[in-house]
Amino acid sequence: MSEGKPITCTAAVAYEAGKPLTVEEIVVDPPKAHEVRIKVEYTAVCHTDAYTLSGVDPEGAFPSILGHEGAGVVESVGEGVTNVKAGDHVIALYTAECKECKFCKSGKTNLCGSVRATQGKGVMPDGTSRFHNKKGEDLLHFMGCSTFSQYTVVADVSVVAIDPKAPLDKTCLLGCGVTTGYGAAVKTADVQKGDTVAIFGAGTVGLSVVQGAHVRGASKIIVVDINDQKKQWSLDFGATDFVNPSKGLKDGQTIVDKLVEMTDGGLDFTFDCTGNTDVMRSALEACHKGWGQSIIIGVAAAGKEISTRPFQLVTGRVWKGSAFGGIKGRSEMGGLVSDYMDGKLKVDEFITHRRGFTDINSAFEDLHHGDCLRTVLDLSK
Ligand SMILES: NC(=O)C1=CN([C@@H]2O[C@H](COP(=O)(O)OP(=O)(O)OC[C@H]3O[C@@H](n4cnc5c(N)ncnc54)[C@H](OP(=O)(O)O)[C@@H]3O)[C@@H](O)[C@H]2O)C=CC1
Ligand SMILES: N[C@@H](CCC(=O)N[C@@H](CSC=O)C(=O)NCC(=O)O)C(=O)O
Ligand SMILES: [Zn+2]
Ligand SMILES: [Zn+2]
Repeated sequence: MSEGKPITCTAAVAYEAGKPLTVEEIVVDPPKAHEVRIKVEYTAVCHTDAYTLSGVDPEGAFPSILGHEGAGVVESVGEGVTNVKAGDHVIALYTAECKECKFCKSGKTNLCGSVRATQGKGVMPDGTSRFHNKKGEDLLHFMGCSTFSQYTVVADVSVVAIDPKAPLDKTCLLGCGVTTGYGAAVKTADVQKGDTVAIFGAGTVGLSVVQGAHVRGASKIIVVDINDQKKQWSLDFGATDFVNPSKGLKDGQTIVDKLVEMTDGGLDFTFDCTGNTDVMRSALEACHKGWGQSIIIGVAAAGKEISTRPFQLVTGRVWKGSAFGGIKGRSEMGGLVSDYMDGKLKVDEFITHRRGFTDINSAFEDLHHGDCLRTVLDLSK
């Protein structure tokens, strides 16, 4: 029985920005009150993990244990935990849901205020860490999840139990990329039948927006990506058109001109899934005058800002953002898992690579190759 005792296990530690992760033994403390210790079975690597490791995340701090797209089994719970129990299959939630704070009660957002401040500092709600290396140094938590460890500790508001029949090597992707893109289409934008949609960036997030727009019956789903390798995937997930702005434009034509021409004046909805602030501007300006909405999903580096002529907004275009697809993790994850189990939500199709956990640095390299959507890591290997 490991309950109540520290566990020694393998983790991938980010000691320094821009350096490979160090795979080593660490010690994971038992969960305190309102905390949950999870045996992480599978985790994928999201672009945001690479972004933070690269050093451009204003909240990035080291040494830390990254990873936020993970699923596993509850090993033990601290005092006062009622929403999950040992043995439950769970997904870690980087967007907590306490159901009690001003945000949760507002009915207007999925953002929750309960643990966000400490989460951003890389510590548990009591201000301390549950991770230590063999030298006895504290290691920081990340996004309230830290799934790049065989065992992790999260706040009880940052975890949801799921159907134990759902395969954890697939449902880990619901911890971020698939849920984020799909939710941005069906919840944040609330795309309706017949709407026209453009998605900039065909990674897992962008292709999940495509999936959501397709499920809603959008009439035109245009994917914009600088890599032609993304065309077939885009069509497979439901895109009607693919444009590569580095070669698919006429002389003097901008991507905005091209999209406006393709849609008789602009799109009902556009989505940035690149994190590039120039792309964000194009996405806004490709929206239809009077009502087009552009949803920012991509995460931009420290110091980057968005700009456009205010006239773009005066004339009815709307700039919005979306975190975790607007999905409330504890209330709504069960529905997404059911949709997946019923064949209504594609998840398996995003898994292009599988690796053992100790090969995690290669998984970060995979991200930079056009043939990779998600690499799933098996924490037992
Ligand atoms: N708001 C939220 O809740 C979340 C935000 N994110 C963020 O969303 C973004 C997408 O994540 P993810 O899908 O994992 O990332 P990926 O890197 O897999 O996907 C991004 C895609 O955008 C393409 N791209 C890059 N530059 C351009 C450009 N100028 N024009 C068109 N396409 C371009 C990339 O091509 P190439 O591969 O050739 O570079 C790639 O295909 C990231 O910024 C990530 O940090 C992720 C999850 C949640
Ligand atoms: N730390 C960054 C911002 C990072 C960010 O915007 N994260 C997204 C999720 S990205 C997942 O892969 C998010 O949900 N943001 C909302 C939040 O509360 O963090 C910075 O400081 O700029
Ligand atoms: Zn992510
Ligand atoms: Zn809350």
